[in-house]
Amino acid sequence: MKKQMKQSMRRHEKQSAGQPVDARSNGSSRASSSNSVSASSTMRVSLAGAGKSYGEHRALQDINWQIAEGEWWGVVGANGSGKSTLLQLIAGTEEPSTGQITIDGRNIGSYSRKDLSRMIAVLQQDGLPAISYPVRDVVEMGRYPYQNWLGRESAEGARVVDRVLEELGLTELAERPLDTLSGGQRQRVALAKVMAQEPRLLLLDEPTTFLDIKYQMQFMELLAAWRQKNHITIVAVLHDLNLAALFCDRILALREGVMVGKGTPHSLMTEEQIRDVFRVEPVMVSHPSHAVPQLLLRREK
Ligand SMILES: Nc1ncnc2c1ncn2[C@@H]1O[C@H](COP(=O)(O)OP(=O)(O)OP(=O)(O)O)[C@@H](O)[C@H]1O
Repeated sequence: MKKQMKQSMRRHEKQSAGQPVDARSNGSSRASSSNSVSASSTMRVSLAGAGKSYGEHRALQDINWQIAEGEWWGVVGANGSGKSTLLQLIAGTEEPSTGQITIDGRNIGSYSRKDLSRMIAVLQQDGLPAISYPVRDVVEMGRYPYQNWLGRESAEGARVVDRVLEELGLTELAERPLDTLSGGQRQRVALAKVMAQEPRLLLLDEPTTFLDIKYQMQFMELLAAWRQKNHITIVAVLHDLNLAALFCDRILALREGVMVGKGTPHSLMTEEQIRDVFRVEPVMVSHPSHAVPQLLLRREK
């Protein structure tokens, strides 16, 4: 791979996944601790009074939240309500200004960067830059947390990459440069990369924003299948409430940095709550096939 490209990719990775580059590449070979973060294990995350301020601005206040093993949470709220900040706190890339965040009972700050990158993967809306890296190389980057300081890993890594490429229907595209793929295909590669990371907790920040409705559904179905197979925990910031109701077990709603509700889509997606959180006039209907709440919007005039 060209060195410049590799650096650009790693820079993007650092920004989007929030993991320091050093932490990913300095790992010793996949040691015993990696067993504790294998694809089949799960985790429990707890926030107690967690808050975050930027200067005088309180972006998040007093969040109390338990994320149980294997749950799929959707985080919703208007622009600027603190959703991304909340994900960053859980990813360990931002420290809370108040309160505590624990993973499996241990303060998140007590985990090393390498441990966190083995447990937690982050995928953002533009998961990968359009550069001329082959798909396989990009997916292999998901294995950084398991590589030794020479950048090598056991044969297990190659097997994981092959499996993930196949599961996501990317085998045929494996040698194609990323910048020749459509946005939807590229987001699928981004998902493959985080799957290769074998996280126990996946954090998604508006992952379907740039996808058309077919790719949105495909992306969410792939996530659902992966989650079911590997019992991972998912926390996804979603602007599309209908997608959230279709796929998430539970939803947490934020308004101006304050948690204003959490519960099942049925309990949370009521006209009153939607009006309160988003300041729109909603009409709620029940999905005829899936019996979950779906949102229609009403024009003001
Ligand atoms: N690094 C930062 N420095 C200063 N203020 C910040 C920083 N990050 C976020 N904020 C502020 O905190 C608030 C919450 O931002 P955040 O990005 O978490 O909201 P969001 O709900 O994800 O928004 P959106 O839906 O628009 O992406 C905003 O007012 C934002 O300007």
